[in-house]
Amino acid sequence: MFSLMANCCNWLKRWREPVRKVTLVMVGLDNAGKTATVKGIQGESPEDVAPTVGFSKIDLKQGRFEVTIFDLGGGKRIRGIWKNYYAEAYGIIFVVDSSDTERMEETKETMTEVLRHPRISGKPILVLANKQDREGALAEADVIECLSLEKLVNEHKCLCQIEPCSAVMGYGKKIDKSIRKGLYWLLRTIAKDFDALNERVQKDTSEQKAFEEQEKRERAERVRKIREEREQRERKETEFEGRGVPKEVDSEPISSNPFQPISTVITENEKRIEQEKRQRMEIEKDAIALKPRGEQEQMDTQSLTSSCSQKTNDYRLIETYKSALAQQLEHEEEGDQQSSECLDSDTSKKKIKKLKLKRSHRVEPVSAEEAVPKNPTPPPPLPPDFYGKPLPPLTIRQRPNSDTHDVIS
Ligand SMILES: Nc1nc2c(ncn2[C@@H]2O[C@H](COP(=O)(O)OP(=O)(O)OP(=O)(O)O)[C@@H](O)[C@H]2O)c(=O)[nH]1
Ligand SMILES: [Mg+2]
Repeated sequence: MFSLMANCCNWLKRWREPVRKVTLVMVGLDNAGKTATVKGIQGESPEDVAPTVGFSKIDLKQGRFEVTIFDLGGGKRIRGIWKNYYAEAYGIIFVVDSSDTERMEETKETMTEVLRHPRISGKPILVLANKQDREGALAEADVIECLSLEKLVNEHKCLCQIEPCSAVMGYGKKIDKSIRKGLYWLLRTIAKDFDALNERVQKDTSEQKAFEEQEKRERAERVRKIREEREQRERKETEFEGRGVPKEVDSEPISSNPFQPISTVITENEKRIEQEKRQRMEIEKDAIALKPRGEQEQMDTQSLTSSCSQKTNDYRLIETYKSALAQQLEHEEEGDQQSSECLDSDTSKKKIKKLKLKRSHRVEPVSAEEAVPKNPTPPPPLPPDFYGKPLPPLTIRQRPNSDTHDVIS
């Protein structure tokens, strides 16, 4: 009768209990079995779980508790994010792979790090000594010893329960009883001290939020500064380019198309050479006109007394060239008197031309001033309209840029 009444009282007590929202944080090394455990609690198969990158959030109802579990990735690089969830935690679930004896030291270090964090110390912790189904898995007592659990939890004033279990043994209603038992213990412990815990969680959470807001603002400020600097730099570059481009245009006009057909380029070159030649001729003409009268007269007399009929400008140049060539040949072919004797005759002109072409020697053009004094015979007289005569057509030239060719033709 007494027990019946006690049960009724307990039921009424629980019924009157308010619905409590509780957040739990699940941590432990990678591959410990956290996700498998949480899936089993949710009623899902714990098979085929993948390593957690970041975290996963699970909401479930347990009696009068609305439970949120943060399943955090246990990889070494992800462990850094754990502390961001500590403020919200009412309790901790630490999962250990009992079969992985080689990583017990790492597990101990990690657990120590967690429990000594100011936002964790003093909160209840459930240790799940998982993978008990595996051969060689450490028993509960061995895990306690390996992790120096008693010392650790006493040091950080954490209420602790350890449950040897296996996450893959079953799920949902058939979940390993140790897991269910452990979860009940944790929720009950939280409920017992709920007000104090809740106050702490609220305070830590608002501080954490303020800290995150501050970080967000600082990050936004950093991004704004970087963007501003970049925009400023780009503006300067644009201004610089804006000033630079017209200068370039002024100094060197951009041709419409740099890839012209070769025939167009040759024609343009020929035109340019012709124009240059004409300019040169005009300059020489001017120079003659400016010469002293006596000299001018001498030239005129020479041209008048000449028995030769009309000769071109090139004739004089040919003569100059011939004498230079003859001198060179004299050096090269000693004793060859014939060539020097024939210089004045018309036949010799052809010979020299042939010789020159045969030997294909390149002779640099010699200026008239240099060549004339060396020549024992006076230069042939110039016709009166010498400078007015048009140049031979450039189109017949095979090598418009060759000095030698220009002179001969
Ligand atoms: N034999 C056995 N295997 C388990 C048990 N629990 C989990 N596993 C297996 O262990 C591997 C890792 O399980 P997870 O649940 O992904 O481990 P985790 O702790 O979430 O790993 P991270 O997400 O990387 O932090 C998976 O292949 C699971 O099937 C168990 O109790 N026994
Ligand atoms: Mg996981």
